[in-house]
Amino acid sequence: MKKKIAMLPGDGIGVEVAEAAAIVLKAIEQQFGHAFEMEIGLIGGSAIDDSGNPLPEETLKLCRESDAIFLGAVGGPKWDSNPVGLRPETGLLGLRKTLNLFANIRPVKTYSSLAACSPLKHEVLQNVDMVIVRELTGGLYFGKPSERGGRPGEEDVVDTLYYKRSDMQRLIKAAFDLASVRGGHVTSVDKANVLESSRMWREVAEETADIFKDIPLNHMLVDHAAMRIISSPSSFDVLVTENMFGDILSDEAAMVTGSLGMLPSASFSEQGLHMYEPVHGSAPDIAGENLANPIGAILSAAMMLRHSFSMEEEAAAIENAVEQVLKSGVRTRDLAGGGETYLTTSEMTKEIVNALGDDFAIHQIMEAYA
Ligand SMILES: NC(=O)c1ccc[n+]([C@@H]2O[C@H](COP(=O)([O-])OP(=O)(O)OC[C@H]3O[C@@H](n4cnc5c(N)ncnc54)[C@H](O)[C@@H]3O)[C@@H](O)[C@H]2O)c1
Ligand SMILES: CC(C)[C@H](C(=O)O)[C@@H](O)C(=O)O
Ligand SMILES: [Mg+2]
Repeated sequence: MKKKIAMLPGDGIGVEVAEAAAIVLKAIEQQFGHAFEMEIGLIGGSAIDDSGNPLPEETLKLCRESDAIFLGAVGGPKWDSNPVGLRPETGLLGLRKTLNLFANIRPVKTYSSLAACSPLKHEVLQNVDMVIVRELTGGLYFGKPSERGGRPGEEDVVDTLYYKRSDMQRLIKAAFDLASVRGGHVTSVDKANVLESSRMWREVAEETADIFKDIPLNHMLVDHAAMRIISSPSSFDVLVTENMFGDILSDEAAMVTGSLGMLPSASFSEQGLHMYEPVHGSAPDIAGENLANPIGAILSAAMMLRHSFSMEEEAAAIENAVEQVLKSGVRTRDLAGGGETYLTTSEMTKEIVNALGDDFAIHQIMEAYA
């Protein structure tokens, strides 16, 4: 059956890695006999330039009519001093909120072939297999008031960390559900020694653990967690946390794998329409140079196949292709450790497509995209 995908490339390297993901999806389509209808929508800076709106109604409509959403990344210096309503990030946050994409799943997997790319020691990288479950539609990102005030000479400013108990309950339950499937444990990360919101978070985590009696729960303060991700990343299984802590910890955890460009993510709603995006941003420092690592985006496409379309075999085929290519020793620049030999974004994508199989159709696709 045909699956419709809303493709939202966004800005900077978002465009380059979304194209890479689309090429891989085309290859899967041919290889497994599926029909993916990918329709492009504008979001972020590109949408601001087009219509003055970072999240046009048309894009929302496209998303709602689709079976899944794929997003590249948004943002860039061109729009950094815009007022809040005209910021690219406002488009992304609006999309997450409007579609109720509350559970952001960020798997952190190390590859033995990339051990030398990580800033951490080889021994520390053994058996790392953690998933960050980040709350995505609440907390400091959305609480009101969020504004400046005061008087001339003494301006003041407020951002609000607001959660309803039910927001915490559904997210923490999602983390326990995931830990059940993995046969693992949950680390709930908070700042309960200071923040009231974290004390409620801890209570909800305890109440949820009472329901999932077989899943061990431990609590960790966020500063301690930041340290522990570096000193013993393999001690984590499912790490669940609020929006901003999760944002920060996931970039940190990405570096355990060797590069921020490696990490995929899925954002789940209760309504069944989910979004997939790499964890990284639009990387203005390398945008337009064909230097971005497309693997986080390509693995996000694999997550889409698995979670939105129940295409386990197809998802695993992509993941195996990525593993095989990395094992062969080829690297994009971020993973090349300052070495001079590295592949461009499109060359890496081609390697991954080739590793999927040497089917004639796949070569045809690559030629079409060349
Ligand atoms: N989901 C998103 O759309 C998203 C996520 C993060 C940041 N952003 C936006 O991106 C812009 C830039 O933010 P930033 O520079 O702090 O973060 P960033 O993630 O864009 O880049 C951080 C560093 O990592 C490198 N990097 C990131 N992804 C890479 C990849 N795939 N391959 C190789 N190197 C990669 C970049 O070159 C840069 O040096 C900002 O406007 C920010 O708001 C968007
Ligand atoms: C661009 C920004 C709003 C976004 C976030 O903070 O959620 C990004 O950093 C991410 O991790 O997806
Ligand atoms: Mg982030």
